[in-house]
Amino acid sequence: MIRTVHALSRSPGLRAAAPLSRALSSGKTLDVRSPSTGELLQTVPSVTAAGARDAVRAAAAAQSAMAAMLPAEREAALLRLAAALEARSEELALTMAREAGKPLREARGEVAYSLGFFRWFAGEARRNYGRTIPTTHVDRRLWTIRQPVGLCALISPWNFPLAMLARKLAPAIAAGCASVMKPAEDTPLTALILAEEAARCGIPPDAASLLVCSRDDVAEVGEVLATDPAVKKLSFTGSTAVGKQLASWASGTVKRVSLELGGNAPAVVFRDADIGKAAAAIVASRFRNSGQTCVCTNRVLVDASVAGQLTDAMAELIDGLVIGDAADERTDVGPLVNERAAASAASFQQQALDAGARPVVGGRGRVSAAGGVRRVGDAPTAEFDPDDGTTFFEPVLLVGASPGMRCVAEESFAPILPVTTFDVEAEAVELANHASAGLAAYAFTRDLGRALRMSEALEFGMVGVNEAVISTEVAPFGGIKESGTGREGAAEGIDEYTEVKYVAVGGV
Ligand SMILES: NC(=O)c1ccc[n+]([C@@H]2O[C@H](COP(=O)([O-])OP(=O)(O)OC[C@H]3O[C@@H](n4cnc5c(N)ncnc54)[C@H](O)[C@@H]3O)[C@@H](O)[C@H]2O)c1
Ligand SMILES: O=CCCC(=O)O
Repeated sequence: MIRTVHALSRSPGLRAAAPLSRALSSGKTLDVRSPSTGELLQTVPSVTAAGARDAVRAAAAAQSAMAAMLPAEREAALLRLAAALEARSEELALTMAREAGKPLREARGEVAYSLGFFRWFAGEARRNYGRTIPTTHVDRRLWTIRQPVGLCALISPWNFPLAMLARKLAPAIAAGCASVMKPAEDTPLTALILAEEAARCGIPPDAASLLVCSRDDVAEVGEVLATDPAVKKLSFTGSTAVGKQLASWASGTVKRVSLELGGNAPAVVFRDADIGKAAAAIVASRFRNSGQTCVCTNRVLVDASVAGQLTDAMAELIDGLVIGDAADERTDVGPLVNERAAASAASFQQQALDAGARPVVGGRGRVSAAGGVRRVGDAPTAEFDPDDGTTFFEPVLLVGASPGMRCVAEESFAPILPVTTFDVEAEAVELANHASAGLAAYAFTRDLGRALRMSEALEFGMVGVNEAVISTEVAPFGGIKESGTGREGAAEGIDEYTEVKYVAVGGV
């Protein structure tokens, strides 16, 4: 028997009486813990594969009612959802800070970014146009219509617990698709608030349900979502390895698949750039969300003649970054999301140091943050000593980095900024494109011709010129190569949730 379960808060400030998921007969629970202290924030019911199958059945039954909503009704539902989430902005931001370790100021930014998707796609619901096609026969008329693709499975990562679901759910609702959402196991609490508000925004019951599951069950639950024939589209944001696995499962029923996967963004700085502005943009891009953003600058490539100037400017800015608890307003860099992430960051740094990179600022690795907040450049104190047991990782600027180092060749997803030099533009392009990922890239130059050449030559889905934080709901977000397929946001975003049907009428 399907029933809606309410997850009750055990922690003040994490108010949630949310319809959690369907068919929780497993009786399992998931403990959600603070990334910085390990403190238990909340225990929520968790599903297994059987629960996922039930949720898919319930959502599939809601699909026809969802598709039957008028575009203006979907628009109104999305606007209601945006308003309801906006009213809970501070609660959402605090929840994200607590469960994901996202610094509070950034968490507030993520809430605003997410609302942008609901409002943008509210408009898109009314602009989901087909085309008339000039006819080929005098007695025939040709046109296309756009119809919802059908039930969607939406799987999201922990680093943007609200925005990555918003960027999928909003176009799904706009296009008339029911959805089953699956947030990451580290960050279900933000998603619960979203699901609670989605359930009362005016879409049919079960048209936007949420499945929370533990790490032990995620592969089986993922397999259900990627293989069940009732699911017509799978939209996944997360690591490249998991994306490849899900895509291969989804191929069995030829589902529509969108993949937003890992990046390895280069920031290429030319000798004609405004070095101060380039340094500020790169530091903001690298250290946002403590380095855990798919479009974070992962590596710097700089003309050797200005390398010292750029490094000095970046070092000064990194020195001033404030490390501390994510819920503290002063914090720039919070904890990494969990122990695995902190151990991985330490291993990326160690490999680079062993291979000859040199830290200009930072470099102590995992540091204790028990003593409140502190700037990277502050003199060490006992409270901030290196501490292998913590999830706080000191931002580090590494010079002498080379393409063979793991933190250059792979996405580190950590506050590590390696700097490599080049001599000529062609070499910079070759180094930048030397990656299996192709999500975002940045170039800094005041030469218009070079800016245009770089925007064309960089093999990435998104290029920022003299900017390194470029995401917005009005522009298409997505990657090429192993960074994925499909685009989210903008006019392109709704295409992913619609089928184009060609209609030919004869005997006119
Ligand atoms: N391109 C983008 O828009 C974008 C945005 C955010 C994050 N990312 C990428 O995501 C990665 C970090 O996120 P992550 O560590 O949460 O990724 P992840 O792949 O481990 O997890 C993402 C989601 O997949 C689920 N999952 C994990 N293992 C699974 C399995 N075997 N089968 C089915 N589902 C499974 C997780 O529970 C989570 O919901 C980084 O590589 C980052 O670049 C990409
Ligand atoms: O981590 C990836 C998403 C980041 C963004 O949308 O700017």
